Amino acid sequence: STEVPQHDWLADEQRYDSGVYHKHQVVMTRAEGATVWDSTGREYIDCVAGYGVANVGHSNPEVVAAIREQAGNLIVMPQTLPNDKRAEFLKELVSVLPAGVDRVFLCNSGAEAVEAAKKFAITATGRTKFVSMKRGFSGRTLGALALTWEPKYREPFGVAVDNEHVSFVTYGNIEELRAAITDDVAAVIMEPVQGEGGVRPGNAEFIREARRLTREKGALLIMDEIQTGFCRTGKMFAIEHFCADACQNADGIRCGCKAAEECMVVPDGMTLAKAMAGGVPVGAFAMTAAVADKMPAGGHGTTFGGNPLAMAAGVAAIGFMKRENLAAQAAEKGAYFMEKLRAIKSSKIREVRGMGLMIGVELKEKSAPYISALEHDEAVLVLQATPLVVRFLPPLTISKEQIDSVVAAFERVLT
Ligand SMILES: CC(=O)N[C@@H](CCCNCc1c(COP(=O)(O)O)cnc(C)c1O)C(=O)O
Repeated sequence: STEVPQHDWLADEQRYDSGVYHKHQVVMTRAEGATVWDSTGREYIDCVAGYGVANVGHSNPEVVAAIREQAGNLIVMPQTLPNDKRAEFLKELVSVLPAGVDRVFLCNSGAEAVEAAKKFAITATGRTKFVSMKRGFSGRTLGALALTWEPKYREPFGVAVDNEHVSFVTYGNIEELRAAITDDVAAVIMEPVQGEGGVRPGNAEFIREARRLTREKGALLIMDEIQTGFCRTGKMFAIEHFCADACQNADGIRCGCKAAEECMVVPDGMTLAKAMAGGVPVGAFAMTAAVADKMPAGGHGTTFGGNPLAMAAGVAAIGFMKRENLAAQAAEKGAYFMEKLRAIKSSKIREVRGMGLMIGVELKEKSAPYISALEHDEAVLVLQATPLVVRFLPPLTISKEQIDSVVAAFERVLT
């Protein structure tokens, strides 16, 4: 192809885009594994991964092959017409979900999964109030936005964001949680590790108490694993870190050693998206039969949900995660990554925290300049997560050498 000067693509995207995004002055054209190339051929190590989407690596060959084959067969099929790939995906997904969480509403993004979760919780309980977490993030659509803490995301939309039916509690504060779960609460929703809120791992006591209190009050517990799910934190799902130790076995929560109603953390529903289909847009609200069966027939829907293309990609992605034991890789590489980050001698670092390859470094000053320096001077892509935190969400297939390069680059920009 003729080398179109980079500025044309950039100019066009900036000219015609809605304007909501701060556009970096680059044009990304190719990626593979944990490497991204821009239109000038510059090579970056990627710790953005599409905001935690490319867990199996950019353009994972198995996912690409599945997409190629399915695209030539069948891309479009609505969910009123059953499809072989959709059936295969549902079975594969349920095979890695906690026992009993085995009914799935398929959609196309995280926010859509949260919207579905709210509607299923309302019909399951006959209640309309929700409890969410301070610093929590549930998405940008109006229903999900009401559960999202950050005021600057909600304020521009005023009363269209239904704050009346949502109370926010301090993440980890059991007293506040207990007080918030009143008899009109349909569900408590939380992330096992808060992502956008600054990479803040939850704790077993809080999550188990949330499970106990919601059961006691007839409310649902909904775990938002949109960012933490699919091996990101070192387990297939982050809630597996918080199982009662006695329950732990090789595959964590799936042991099913206790009946679901006794298990100390198994939620009534889980919102899923991001990495689930290897990068192809997909979302899901996975729930128990007790929740699913209370939704009136035809009570929700989506045109693209469960489309054969995303389903084929998802079957390949989950198969890759299981076969490559990607969760164990994330656990091992994450421990290595955090150890190397903690070894950096810099007075600018307040704390290194995270779980698996979901890592945040809280600085004593704004992180934006360092994030920018990493991109421009070091060709390393990282994210922010609240003004002081540098967030690393690499593909879980990142190599140790690439981790070493990222840490060395981070050390250089901090000095
Ligand atoms: C640049 C950009 O678009 N950023 C997104 C990043 C969102 C990343 N998180 C998505 C998310 C969502 C929403 O998921 P989605 O609609 O963006 O697919 C729900 N729950 C949790 C725990 C999540 O982490 C945003 O600012 O809305």
